[in-house]
Amino acid sequence: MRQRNRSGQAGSTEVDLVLFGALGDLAQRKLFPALYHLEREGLLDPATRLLGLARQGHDLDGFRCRVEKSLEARVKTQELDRETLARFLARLDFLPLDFTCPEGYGAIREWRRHASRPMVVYLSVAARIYGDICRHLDTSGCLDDTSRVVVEKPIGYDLASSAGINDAIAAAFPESRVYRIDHYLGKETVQNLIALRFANPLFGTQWNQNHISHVEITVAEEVGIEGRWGYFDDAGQLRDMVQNHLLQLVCLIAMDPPANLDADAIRDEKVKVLKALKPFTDDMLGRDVVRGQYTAGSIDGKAVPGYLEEEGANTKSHTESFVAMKTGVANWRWAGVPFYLRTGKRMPEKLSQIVIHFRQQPHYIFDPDQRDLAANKLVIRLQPEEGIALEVLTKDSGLDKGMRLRRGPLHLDFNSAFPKTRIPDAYERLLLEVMKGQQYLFVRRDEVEHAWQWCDNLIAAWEEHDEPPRRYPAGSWGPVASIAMITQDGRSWYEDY
Ligand SMILES: NC(=O)C1=CN([C@@H]2O[C@H](COP(=O)(O)OP(=O)(O)OC[C@H]3O[C@@H](n4cnc5c(N)ncnc54)[C@H](OP(=O)(O)O)[C@@H]3O)[C@@H](O)[C@H]2O)C=CC1
Ligand SMILES: O=C1O[C@H](COP(=O)(O)O)[C@@H](O)[C@H](O)[C@H]1O
Repeated sequence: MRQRNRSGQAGSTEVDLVLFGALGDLAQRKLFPALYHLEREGLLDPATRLLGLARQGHDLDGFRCRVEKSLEARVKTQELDRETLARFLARLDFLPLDFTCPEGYGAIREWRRHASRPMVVYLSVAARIYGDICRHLDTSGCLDDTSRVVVEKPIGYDLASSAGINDAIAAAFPESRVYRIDHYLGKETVQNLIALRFANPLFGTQWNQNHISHVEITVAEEVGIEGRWGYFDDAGQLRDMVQNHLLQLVCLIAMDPPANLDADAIRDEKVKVLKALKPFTDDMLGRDVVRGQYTAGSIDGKAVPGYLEEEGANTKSHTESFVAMKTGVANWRWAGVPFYLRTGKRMPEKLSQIVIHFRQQPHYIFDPDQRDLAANKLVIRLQPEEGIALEVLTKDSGLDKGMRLRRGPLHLDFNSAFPKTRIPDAYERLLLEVMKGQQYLFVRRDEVEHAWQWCDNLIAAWEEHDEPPRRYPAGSWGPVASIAMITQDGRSWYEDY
């Protein structure tokens, strides 16, 4: 995990960060605010420089002014102090460039002329031009053996396109210097899964099919497609959310303990999980996988349009905005343990959580009416509030209650337990790690490709059957069939929100 950069210090953040697409949505909405927060926390090396690249012809003052306005709009007023802002803006440089034209790249080389610190190239642009950019950086002599590249999701549309993009990146950067972002890996509680599982002997010994009956992962979004019809209708929820974020969560829940915290030790274990994911067969389609698409409805009392009425919609689209599935990991640790996953847009609230359902005691001695209650659950909440709760059974208090059981949480709410600790945005952590040259929170090529392979298999089966998605009203928890999918196993989605 620890690497040395050219400035000689392990984990130093002294880099030149070169941001392609610096005026785009991601850069303005997420990356500059994250970098500002790193500045404010004193985590940026004083010598670190930031170069913004974009097609539009801003001069440096115009660019700084644009970034300042974005920060004023995105950073909470109490966190935006003028001194930090001035220090941050002073780090920024700007060059206008058409990324697909090799001629302009000499200007980047010039900008770097006397710099000895590593260059981190962040590609905040569509993946279809990653190849051009990497090639032009290489042929124009901008790269050396310390240069790193950060790439955004989605990496491709399927295994074949993803392999093409990865090949183009690999022609300029070795895998050890490629940082593939999955922003879920930057979320505090997601990283906490590693601490929770591997630092607590209590869980370490129980984390297998002998003690866990099933696992649930819900990633519900209140938002719809947010004006991104062009992208989303080609992708759908499986490619947009399952191929990356949900499968990464499955990996962190299901992987075996890595030998150490080195990036490759962790990623080797994640790949084993992806390889062991159960493939879907035709007979599972109706039973174990449900695709849905939202119709008009209301959320928080506000009317919202259906998917087919969104701006720019093709009213015949069968693209799914919701997926629920029952899958599993075919190995000794997880044999017979279903993993129920569901994710959708326009659900009643934003909620991302993992629920580990432990098995019941082998011999039950309490009130037979309470038998269903008698199992522990570990609820790991990623958002909106981050926290971990272990549901335990205790005796109901009161003289008249006998040995009746009561279910209650041993609850760790990060905001109230550690009130002074600001929970950083995922991009803050990811940017910090890439500047330090640490890869453990980034996705390796084989992870991306195994995840695509598994999704491609499901998509091919869907395409063959060509069934329209089931409708669900915006503001609901998805199609009724997604509830039937889990109740057919005598279980239900965890609803104690
Ligand atoms: N926005 C988000 O929340 C998320 C984005 N991503 C990924 O991040 C990446 C960036 O997304 P996003 O910021 O939304 O995209 P945008 O389209 O908003 O930004 C991309 C920027 O790159 C510029 N650009 C494109 N082609 C060229 C070119 N040939 N020369 C110079 N500039 C060019 C665009 O300029 P112009 O406008 O002039 O074309 C635009 O400013 C994508 O890979 C996306 O999939 C991933 C997760 C979330
Ligand atoms: O990558 C993506 O993630 C967001 C959801 O991210 P979150 O951190 O808000 O949970 C999703 O809305 C978007 O469609 C997808 O591309």
